Amino acid sequence: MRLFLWLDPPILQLGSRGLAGGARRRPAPHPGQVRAPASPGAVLGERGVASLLSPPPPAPAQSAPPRGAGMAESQLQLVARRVRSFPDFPKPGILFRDISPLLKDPDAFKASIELLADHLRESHETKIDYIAGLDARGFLFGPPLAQKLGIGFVPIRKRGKLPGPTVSTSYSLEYGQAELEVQEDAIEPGQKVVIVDDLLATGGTMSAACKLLQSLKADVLEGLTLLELTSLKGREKLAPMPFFSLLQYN
Ligand SMILES: O=P(O)(O)OC[C@H]1O[C@H](OP(=O)(O)OP(=O)(O)O)[C@H](O)[C@@H]1O
Ligand SMILES: Nc1ncnc2[nH]cnc12
Repeated sequence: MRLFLWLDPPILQLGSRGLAGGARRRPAPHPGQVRAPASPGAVLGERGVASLLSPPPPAPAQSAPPRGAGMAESQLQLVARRVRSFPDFPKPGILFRDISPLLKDPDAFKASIELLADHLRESHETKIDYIAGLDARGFLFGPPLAQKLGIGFVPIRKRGKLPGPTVSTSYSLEYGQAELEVQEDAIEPGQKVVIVDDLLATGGTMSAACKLLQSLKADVLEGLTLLELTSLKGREKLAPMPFFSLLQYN
């Protein structure tokens, strides 16, 4: 028996901005909204093992490479094609957005990091001191992003994983309850931090991380994710913290 997964391509929107609090940032180009081409998505195999049927990304052009907004748009397509969806995981009613194919594809993974780095370079005139990443999937994107920007990475972890003095806070998830911690000496008062995760759903995790860093008197410049589930209105919860996502899903 073959179970087809939902095919709902994201809204591709370059230069998507946070709702509020963006005054500290320079305006970024906004070439408008386009729909991603329908991707073939994925199927579940006989034993329930998922296999991605998306075709490989198109070979790069042999002539001059695309530039500017065009290049960013094709990078975004590369990323969008490598996100697949599983209904009813980890609980009935949840449509799980799976980034595993993106991590397996070096070009798409690289494109995601470059797009996030470009956004931060365009948006912040002041130096960012640290990228803070959220346990666990924020650890996949935070360190390469920090490396790309030539800055350090700070892990914000689930409870009980960090040694030494920590501060912690509990929060609600789309599918549960959890607690986040950061080491007390991770950030000096006034240091500028951007929080990175793979996905924004209800905004509970990102909002808890923001409060945690603010309790250390960090200057939290922005929250950043690859994916945003817009119907859950997470970014409203984050206001006035600016928020940016590469791909939005309803
Ligand atoms: O906006 P929210 O409703 O808070 O949901 C988003 C969070 O949920 C997922 O993490 P999860 O807690 O499932 O942990 P994981 O990264 O360890 O898989 C995701 O990676 C985000 O961190
Ligand atoms: N729908 C979803 N897909 C993937 N990760 C999530 N984290 C919270 N909600 C999620």
